[in-house]
Amino acid sequence: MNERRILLQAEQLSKNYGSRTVVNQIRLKVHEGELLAVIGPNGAGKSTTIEMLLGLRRPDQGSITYWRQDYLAQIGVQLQATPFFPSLSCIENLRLFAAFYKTKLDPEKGRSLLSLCGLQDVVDTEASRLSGGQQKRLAIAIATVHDPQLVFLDEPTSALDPRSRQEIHTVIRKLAEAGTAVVFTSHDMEEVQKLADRVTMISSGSIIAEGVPEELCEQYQVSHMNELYLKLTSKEAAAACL
Ligand SMILES: Nc1ncnc2c1ncn2[C@@H]1O[C@H](COP(=O)(O)OP(=O)(O)OP(=O)(O)O)[C@@H](O)[C@H]1O
Repeated sequence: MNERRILLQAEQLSKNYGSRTVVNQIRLKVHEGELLAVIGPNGAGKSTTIEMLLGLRRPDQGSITYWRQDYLAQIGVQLQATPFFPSLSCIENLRLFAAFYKTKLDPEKGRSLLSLCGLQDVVDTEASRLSGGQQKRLAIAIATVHDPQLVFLDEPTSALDPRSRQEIHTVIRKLAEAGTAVVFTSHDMEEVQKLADRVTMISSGSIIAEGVPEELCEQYQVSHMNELYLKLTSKEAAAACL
């Protein structure tokens, strides 16, 4: 994995709100085609970090280097809020978002993208009529309509049933197989263990662990990411860092 091209490299990224440091000297790399999970407790600083990587928040310190100058045109984003127009159909939404990226959506390509996201049966259905899982998959289809090289998915499977979750895992894997790098956040360690090539674990704004899930479990002598998470985010572990 590490021989792959680096798409994004953040160094010593910090963000303060008033006197509070919510992101503290974070270093992070994303390689082409990799699945990177950013994990950590509520309020750890994951979203703030991702928002800085996307240019939505300005870091107080540190630098971010992207693989190309026009990187924004090559990045796709699914944030937690519903990103589409509820009264438009799936295909109409895709067409509209493609136009935002100044591209005309080829109807065949639109259908095949919806199919990749498991939405082949609801191509002409209004987005408002989709189930929660279908809406999340439409959000991913929209985030990838311009063939980005890097996609950020913020809790793509939260509040979904196991089958819908599974379907989103399939979509994410297919994206990575096609060479797209995917950075996702999740509180589901089962999912992280299954999907992620690498994880970055953040607690109280700092990185507390970073690496390949199996290697991290071995290093900390635990059998599963869930155990690792509980071990590294326990009160004792937090106190040891102070
Ligand atoms: N605009 C803001 N002003 C002040 N504090 C903020 C602001 N945005 C975020 N914070 C604080 O920064 C900290 C990190 O928030 P962030 O949303 O990055 O956490 P997170 O790891 O994404 O949490 P979650 O898993 O709950 O989504 C939190 O304590 C939050 O209250």
